[in-house]
Amino acid sequence: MSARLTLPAPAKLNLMLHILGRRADGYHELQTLFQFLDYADELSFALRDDGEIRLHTPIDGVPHDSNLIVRAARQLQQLSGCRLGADIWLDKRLPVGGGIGGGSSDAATTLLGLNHLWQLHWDADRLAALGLGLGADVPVFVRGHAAFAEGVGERLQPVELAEPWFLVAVPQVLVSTAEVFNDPELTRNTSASTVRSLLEGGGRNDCQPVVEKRYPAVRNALILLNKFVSARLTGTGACVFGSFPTQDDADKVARQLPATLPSFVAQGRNISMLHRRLKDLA
Ligand SMILES: C[C@](O)(CO)[C@H](O)COP(=O)(O)OP(=O)(O)OC[C@H]1O[C@@H](n2ccc(N)nc2=O)[C@H](O)[C@@H]1O
Ligand SMILES: Nc1ncnc2c1ncn2[C@@H]1O[C@H](COP(=O)(O)OP(=O)(O)OP(=O)(O)O)[C@@H](O)[C@H]1O
Repeated sequence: MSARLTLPAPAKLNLMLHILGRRADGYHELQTLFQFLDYADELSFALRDDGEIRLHTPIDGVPHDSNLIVRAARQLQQLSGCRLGADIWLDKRLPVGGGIGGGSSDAATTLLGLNHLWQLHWDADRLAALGLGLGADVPVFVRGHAAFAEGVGERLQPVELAEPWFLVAVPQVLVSTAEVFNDPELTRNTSASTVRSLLEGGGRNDCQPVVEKRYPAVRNALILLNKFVSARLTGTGACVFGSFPTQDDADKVARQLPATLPSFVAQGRNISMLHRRLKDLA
């Protein structure tokens, strides 16, 4: 075993997101389809034998001890009783607060990376349960397969989806997930659908009307992208996306977007980059 490990933390898209209701604890019952993108943060881990957890690459506005990477590492260390620590470096590429799951994916990569480096041999069920306590989106990244999710996002059913190319536009605004879910105008009464009807292309994002109203930058991005392709919000935003049969088709549209609206092109994948890399390591 090497004492150093570099792994990707890929983005996700919510291809649709329905809000069915609100639980007593304030969390929302939802239905969503998750697919991964071949576009990722990169994390490097090195063993420490003094038990310290140190993240050497701060994110602006996120204190060291609140970073989901540090929180994930400390929880895994405590719950496993492991005496080892880690030095961690993050190359941040996913927009923070973008609705593409950057923080959750970093947390999941940390759990899987340190499970490997510390040789804990925790199974995916145990890691996903720990991850759920860090964020509703962490379990799908731990499991690494495109999924239909219910509950607060933790009841996952693997699905096989087409793997088109996506153009993801990144409005330059940070959308707070908690604020969107607390918005009085958010509709919370969509009827439950069958996974089959959603896989056939049914569905929408129930957060989109509220986010469009509160964040003009997101509304403008949707208007721009809709000139070329049917565009939709992912998660609670800010990112919006459209799908294309080939990379070339997506690139052509990307080149026509104004410089004020950054974007990237990536393929949708049913097995996450992280899990493809871990399989190579095994
Ligand atoms: C919108 C999605 O990205 C869709 O994939 C997720 O449901 C959000 O996942 P996340 O960012 O991991 O969310 P968390 O960190 O667990 O929660 C952030 C905040 O969003 C709200 N929240 C989140 C998930 C959910 N099912 N209901 C909620 O009401 C809660 O107010 C919570 O305080
Ligand atoms: N490693 C991390 N990367 C990004 N954000 C982090 C991280 N650790 C903590 N955070 C905090 O989490 C918040 C949400 O970040 P994130 O980039 O995951 O949002 P998001 O893409 O909207 O996520 P989701 O789609 O899961 O709602 C940030 O505003 C930041 O304060």
